Amino acid sequence: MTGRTTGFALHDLAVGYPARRGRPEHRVLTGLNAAAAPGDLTVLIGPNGAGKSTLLRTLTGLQPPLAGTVLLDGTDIRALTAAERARRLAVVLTERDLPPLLTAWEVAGLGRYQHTGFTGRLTEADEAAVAWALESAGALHLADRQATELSDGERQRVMVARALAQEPTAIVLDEPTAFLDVGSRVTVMGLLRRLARERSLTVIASTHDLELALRIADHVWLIGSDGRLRTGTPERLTIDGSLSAVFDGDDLAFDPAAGVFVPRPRATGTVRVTAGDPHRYLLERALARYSWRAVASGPADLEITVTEGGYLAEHRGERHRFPDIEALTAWARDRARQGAADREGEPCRRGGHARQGAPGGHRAPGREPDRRGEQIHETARRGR
Ligand SMILES: Nc1ncnc2c1ncn2[C@@H]1O[C@H](COP(=O)(O)OP(=O)(O)OP(=O)(O)O)[C@@H](O)[C@H]1O
Repeated sequence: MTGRTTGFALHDLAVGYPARRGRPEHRVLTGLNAAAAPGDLTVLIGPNGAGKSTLLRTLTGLQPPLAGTVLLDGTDIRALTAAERARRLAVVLTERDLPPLLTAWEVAGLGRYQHTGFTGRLTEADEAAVAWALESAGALHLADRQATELSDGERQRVMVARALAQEPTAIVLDEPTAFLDVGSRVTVMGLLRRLARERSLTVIASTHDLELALRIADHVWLIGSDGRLRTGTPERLTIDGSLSAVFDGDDLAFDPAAGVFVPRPRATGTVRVTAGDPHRYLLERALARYSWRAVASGPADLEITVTEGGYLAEHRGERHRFPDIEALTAWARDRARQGAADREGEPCRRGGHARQGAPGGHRAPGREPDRRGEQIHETARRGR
């Protein structure tokens, strides 16, 4: 590894697509000023279509800037020859296709291409670099496997190994956690952060996994739909409201305290759960999906108690018993739908458009109310 310490620097950068075949120039992002330092995992986040891939392709020299400059370790990326760029910078894109008939070892070995000269033959030092890269990426045990037969998570590690084998000063990855299960996502992001720290690499990775990004990133580049690039630590972007400004929607809101997105409360009603954890937490979370807002104390529209035989719900003066959390959740969901329909004054009620065979006429269209709780409720009442 080299001892360069400046990483990426963007100066008044504009990225996008030049005019061609009668189509005008498309500037996706303009006026970008930002830095990504060695030793840091910088995570690029933003909604679909915000320009993440366009920006990453420009950083890596795969497409030219429309204006401004990208410096890598102090040098304009456009001033580097392809070979110099390949020695300094490794790129991992989202493509899932790998060359056929190559083992994981050989894929990682492709990272040595710019070191091996004309013959492409690996020297002992190259072989050692490949072994080191595979080991660092946690992929040495996959070395003899056909790359096309690897799982998504395994292949992602091999792609990281190929990038490492280049012995670059910077690695840029476009959605390295796409297609991965939650465990593998944490593993890959954790690996990138460790490599940034231990190897003093400049690592920039885009992701849609916001909650993981905020937990693991040292530095965030946040692109909003307004085309602005906001940068800072996850905590700073949380506290100054940038994350909420970019990601809050009609249905989800960013909860800065928990660092997660939660359904935006539209007040089906309040619910108080009397139970120990994890019952209480799980119930509150399930009910939050249907806009029941949990309260810790005081009166609530819905009171739930965990009993020996299941759950007891008290709502509008009635008691309902449920054998399990699914039945309870389905019932609470149905109540939420009915409440929403009532609030909106569903046409079938107000306008006399009740559907045939829809007694009551106030349920959400296309969905039958869940009767499991009510059957038990009736049984419970008969038995009382
Ligand atoms: N080759 C192209 N020519 C013209 N416009 C393009 C081209 N590729 C992408 N775009 C446009 O540039 C904008 C940014 O796209 P980009 O793929 O960079 O977004 P993104 O943030 O990576 O999105 P996603 O999260 O969905 O992957 C979009 O409006 C897209 O339609």
